Amino acid sequence: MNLESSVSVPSVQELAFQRPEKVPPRYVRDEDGDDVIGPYPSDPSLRVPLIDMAKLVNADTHQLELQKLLLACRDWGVFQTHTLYQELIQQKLVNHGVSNTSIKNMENQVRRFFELPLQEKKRSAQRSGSLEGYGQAFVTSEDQKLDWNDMIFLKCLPIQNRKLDLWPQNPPEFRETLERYSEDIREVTIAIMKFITMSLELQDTQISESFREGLYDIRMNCYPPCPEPERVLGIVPHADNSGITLLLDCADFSGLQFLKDQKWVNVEPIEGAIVVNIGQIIEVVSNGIYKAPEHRAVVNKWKERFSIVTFCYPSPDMNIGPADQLIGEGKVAVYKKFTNAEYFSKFFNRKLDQSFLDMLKYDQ
Ligand SMILES: O=C(O)CCC(=O)C(=O)O
Ligand SMILES: [Fe+2]
Repeated sequence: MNLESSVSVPSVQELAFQRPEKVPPRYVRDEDGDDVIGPYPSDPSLRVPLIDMAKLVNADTHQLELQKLLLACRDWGVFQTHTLYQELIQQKLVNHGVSNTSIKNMENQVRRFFELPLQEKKRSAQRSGSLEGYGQAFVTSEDQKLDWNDMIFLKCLPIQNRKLDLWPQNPPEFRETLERYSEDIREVTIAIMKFITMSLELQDTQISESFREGLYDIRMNCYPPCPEPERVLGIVPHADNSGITLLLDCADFSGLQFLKDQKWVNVEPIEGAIVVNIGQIIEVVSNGIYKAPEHRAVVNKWKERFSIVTFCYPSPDMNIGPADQLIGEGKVAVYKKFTNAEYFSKFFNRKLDQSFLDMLKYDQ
């Protein structure tokens, strides 16, 4: 069995509805009662960088903000950004973008989907041999520890990748909202990728343009309240295998954390802002200058949290290896070049305890 399908698991929402006093053993990460959540940074000034798209598109402020973007991608691998809409349209960088309405609509639809009775949600349940649909990802055995999370994962773009039989018909506006949202996110991704490649001083736009024909897979997460939040994880630490990932945090408290200098740093949700993190493909393309950061989700004792996560991939025609301009003339290639198909085959056939990126490196 490879990682393209998952063992079916119980719904965490249903479990939480029963208001248990304790977490069932399958979700407990610490065997001896230790807190699995720490360590948090002692330095409260450690904050995920904020990048202002308006400054990136304004000629007077462009250089300084691009420098900030470079440091964010190099030292953190993640940043938050808002003002994704008006400025980009004015600068004709996008035809449309993610407006606050598009964000609000999507959040509402996801909330309403997870509020449905289990039987109704199960109409979109994962089928065997596929990760798409309502269920859980990367569970390969009955004794594997489980995340405190329910999710629905749908491939959204290109349109021919959609498995509409798994797209919820309830709530009734879910489908058209997701269609619109994925197209909006694609526009924004191309714009963000332009700035990311610019910050690497890559002159041509081939990489950012390859996201026009790219793949956009959306994972909607629900983290129910948990009686013993310090003993479980919403999502285990991982790096994304995407090009970049755009995450919408639908909560007014933090749950997402990034690893920075061996400490977990909370992302404080900002209304209308998106969290952008570097995925492993851009780590490889940048020859390791930019890092795909480790991140995880923790859960709350009283409150449910949702997130809407878009994994953005370049066109399947694009080979995955360090950009030509970043190697040669004394600059050593850290990563090998693979075809797109080879890259994904390695990803889905990796062992869960193996570092995926190490498999792509030249032997040191
Ligand atoms: O929901 C979150 O905050 C994190 C989700 C995530 O990292 C993922 O789905 O890959
Ligand atoms: Fe992730």
